[in-house]
Amino acid sequence: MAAVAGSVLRGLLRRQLSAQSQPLLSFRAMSSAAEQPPASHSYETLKVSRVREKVFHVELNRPDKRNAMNAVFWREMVVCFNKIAQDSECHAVVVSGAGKLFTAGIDLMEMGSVFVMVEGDDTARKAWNLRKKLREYQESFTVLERCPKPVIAAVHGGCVGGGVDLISACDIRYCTQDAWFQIKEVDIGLAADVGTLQRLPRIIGNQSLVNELAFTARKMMAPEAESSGLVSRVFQDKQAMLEGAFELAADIAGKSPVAVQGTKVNLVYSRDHSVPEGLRYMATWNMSMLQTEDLMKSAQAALEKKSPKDVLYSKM
Ligand SMILES: CC/C=C\C=C\CC(=O)SCCNC(=O)CCNC(=O)[C@H](O)C(C)(C)COP(=O)(O)OP(=O)(O)OC[C@H]1O[C@@H](n2cnc3c(N)ncnc32)[C@H](O)[C@@H]1OP(=O)(O)O
Repeated sequence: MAAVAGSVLRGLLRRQLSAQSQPLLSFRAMSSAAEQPPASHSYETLKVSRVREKVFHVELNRPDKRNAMNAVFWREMVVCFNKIAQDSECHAVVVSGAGKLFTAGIDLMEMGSVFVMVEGDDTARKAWNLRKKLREYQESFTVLERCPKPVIAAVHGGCVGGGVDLISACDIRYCTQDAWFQIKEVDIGLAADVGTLQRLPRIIGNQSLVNELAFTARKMMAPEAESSGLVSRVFQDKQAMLEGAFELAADIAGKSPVAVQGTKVNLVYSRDHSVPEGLRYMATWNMSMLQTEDLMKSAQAALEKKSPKDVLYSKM
């Protein structure tokens, strides 16, 4: 069976290859060190750098305030990840926090002015405006999920309140052994409203544990985060974690972007739909995406016992 499939594929490849004026499979030149930071990304609360070929590193960058999420941050997240979604120079992203910990969550100094002093002539209009604001805040993390490039959260120290909302919208989570996670919202008098309650049960797959964490605001330490499935790897320290996250991102970024980004879009879609709906969406997706030249390039590399890392895929 495998031999027949191999010969069919070789025949197909021969036909494809002879139809091309250029060789289909061009091999990647080894890239050296990290390149310059991407010029279009200049922010007050985020720091964006290019750490490997086609890998961006986005750092929450208010270390003196423990990366508390102020109004500028919420806006900049949307701009940053919408740009990354469009940027063919980036195929995978690592998100981490600068300084002592990942993030202390929402900026408590600003919360009053943003959520209590809402404009509007009466209760209905105030409620309407508050709803609009909440939807905008939700968008700040939904952009992570909508960005077709895989996003890896790398958490060290504390990840409080809004931090859990943020990492729940990421595709992969790593942490250090000193990391802790806290759905802190009930302790400041609110129900978490920017994604934790919707996404976390689907990540952990244990509603009882999510409920316990959300009702009590107790800290979940790294070993429990790993055993419950919130994170997939725990590292000795931040440096080792970032190295691991960059390597993972580089591995992903080296594969066909048609395959990787299609995988992300369909995983997210399938999480929110039934199996028949997911399968229908997948078939519609791949009826165009299977026509990519990446498929033949990858198949040829596999037949020649080469790694996808050696194939030069067009950027996307
Ligand atoms: C639509 C709504 C959207 C999202 C809602 C999200 C809800 C939440 O995020 S709930 C969680 C809110 N956060 C907290 O309750 C955490 C408060 N902070 C702490 O408990 C501690 O700071 C710490 C995270 C445990 C870290 O402790 P430590 O390392 O000892 O640092 P500190 O000395 O406490 O702080 C240093 C510096 O940062 C300022 N800061 C810390 N957290 C916040 C914050 N959440 N908001 C604003 N500022 C914060 C702190 O005031 C210090 O500032 P100085 O100017 O140096 O005094």
